[in-house]
Amino acid sequence: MNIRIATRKSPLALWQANFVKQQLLAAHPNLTVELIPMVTKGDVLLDSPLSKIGGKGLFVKQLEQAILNNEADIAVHSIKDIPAEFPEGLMLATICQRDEVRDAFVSNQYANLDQLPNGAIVGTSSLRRQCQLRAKYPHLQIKELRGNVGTRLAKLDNNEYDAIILASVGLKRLALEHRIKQYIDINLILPAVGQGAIGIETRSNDECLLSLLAPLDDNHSRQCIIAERAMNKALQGGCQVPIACYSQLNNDTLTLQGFVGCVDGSQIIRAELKGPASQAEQLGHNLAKQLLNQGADKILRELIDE
Ligand SMILES: NCc1[nH]cc(CCC(=O)O)c1CC(=O)O
Repeated sequence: MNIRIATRKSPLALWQANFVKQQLLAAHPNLTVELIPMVTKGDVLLDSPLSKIGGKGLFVKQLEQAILNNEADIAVHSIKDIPAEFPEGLMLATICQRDEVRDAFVSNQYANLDQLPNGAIVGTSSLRRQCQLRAKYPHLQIKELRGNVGTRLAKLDNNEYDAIILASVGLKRLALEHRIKQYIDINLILPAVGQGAIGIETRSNDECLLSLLAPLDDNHSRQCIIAERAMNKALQGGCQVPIACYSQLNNDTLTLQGFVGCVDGSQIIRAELKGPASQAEQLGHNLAKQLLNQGADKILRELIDE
């Protein structure tokens, strides 16, 4: 049997698709696996901030369409990029073992965020990073930064920024870990929902494919990510709101940390919750409720009114 993997063409996306290919071949030596690389809207519209052009869904829609058109069998995504809801007939079949979750501080002159002087220019287009940076380091200037990992590093090296913030895991996968000056503590910048984990999307009714994918699923990571995604869904947080969530699993107990803020950093709402992993989804909902009660409802309402 041959399995066709729909993937974006960026080096990180290709790394992730190849990783899934190797895992599939290791579990089932008789398979053949083929990559179907595609350019998505999110890769083409590089001038506008993601939050203004329709959000993360831009990276996944074309890959989903390829599965629905039977041009591919599965799609490999960064779970961070997958919207809360799936199109009819598709599902998130597999959550692979999660890797490093923290954001990375990258700079050619400075060793960490604390060392940046007044007015230093920090590159990131993520509202989540912007908000948390502004709240803790109001003396910094934030400047938009898009493009794939290599493009972002090139812009830093071209002196357009004093420092940039990226997901550590992307640098690690591309053998660029040596560029990381500081792994940013999650108490400083809470990571994005699903950050550091790879997901596989496929047809919900394809029993054969689902059983081939089963060995790639990591139950520990699954519990954590189900809780995080449930929080995100309950908040209906698209790309317009700074939202973050990170959960850790210890001996069947999930510890969830959630965050909602406004982009200028003037408001930050954080909440923490513990509970049994068997209730991951409910815990995510409860965390969302807690955040809403602590004032996130007002932040979300104001955005809708704009
Ligand atoms: N925002 C784009 C994006 N989507 C997934 C990753 C990296 C992989 C991951 O976080 O799981 C990145 C790059 C980044 O945030 O620096």
